[in-house]
Amino acid sequence: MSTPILKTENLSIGYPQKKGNNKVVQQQLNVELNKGSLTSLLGINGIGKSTLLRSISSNQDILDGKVYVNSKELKSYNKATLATLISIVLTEKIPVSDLTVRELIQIGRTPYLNSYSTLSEEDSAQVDRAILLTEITELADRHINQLSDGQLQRVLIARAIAQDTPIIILDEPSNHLDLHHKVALFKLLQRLAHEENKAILFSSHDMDLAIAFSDDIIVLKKEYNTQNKTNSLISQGVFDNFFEDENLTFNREQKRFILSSQ
Ligand SMILES: Nc1ncnc2c1ncn2[C@@H]1O[C@H](COP(=O)(O)OP(=O)(O)OP(=O)(O)O)[C@@H](O)[C@H]1O
Repeated sequence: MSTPILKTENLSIGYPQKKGNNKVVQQQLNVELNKGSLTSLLGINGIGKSTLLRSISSNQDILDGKVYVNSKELKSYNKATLATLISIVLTEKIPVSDLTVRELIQIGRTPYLNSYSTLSEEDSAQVDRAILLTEITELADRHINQLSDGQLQRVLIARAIAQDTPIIILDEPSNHLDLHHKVALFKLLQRLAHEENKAILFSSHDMDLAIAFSDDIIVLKKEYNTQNKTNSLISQGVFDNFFEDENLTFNREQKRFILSSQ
């Protein structure tokens, strides 16, 4: 097994409080991302998924432990270098602007621009490719404030693809998407991981789809957190009592959650 491109060591994540004691959201996190692997991050509302994604991408301070990227501590990287290693799609609303879709995606190329900030042929080719892969050709000249939430979500994913980093981190990328576009997104993420050797981590509440498409899963629970190959987690029974609801059970053969009649 090759060295993970990103790994955490006894990581604690959370929020400093005014009184001085920290609000610890998750601790003892030992997770890793590998090139060529699609990893999902699963857990119930409020368990710490966004906090973890922000913490391992330098968008939030960690409380304790270590995060390594390419065996070097995350905190030792400058912003410009990090932008060539990690692209991130967070859930925060983007500021209102009159940029077109293509212009927003071009921002993904910022880490590579020359001192004149002009796009090279390679930059333009990467932007075109990201537009094609995310199936948003018909949106390219629209203004971003004229997009639906689902369309905007695909545009932000295109910007991350245009950034062309070895690590891609996405917070709930399937939110706002209809079923066709959810499946298209998961297929695209799987293809980017498998065919272009990216290390991709995404959080999701689309559990069945995430389980169907992910190579690896990080599970956050109140009592513990774990990471393993998808099929190993299924046979360990990690999903059997995932939700505290007797009508919502996991079928290991079908690899999906079943809602029984009440
Ligand atoms: N700025 C903040 N200050 C203090 N606590 C916060 C802050 N932001 C989030 N939290 C808390 O941290 C915990 C984890 O939140 P987080 O957003 O990481 O969860 P999540 O798993 O992404 O949830 P969801 O699935 O609902 O998006 C929650 O209890 C939340 O209330």
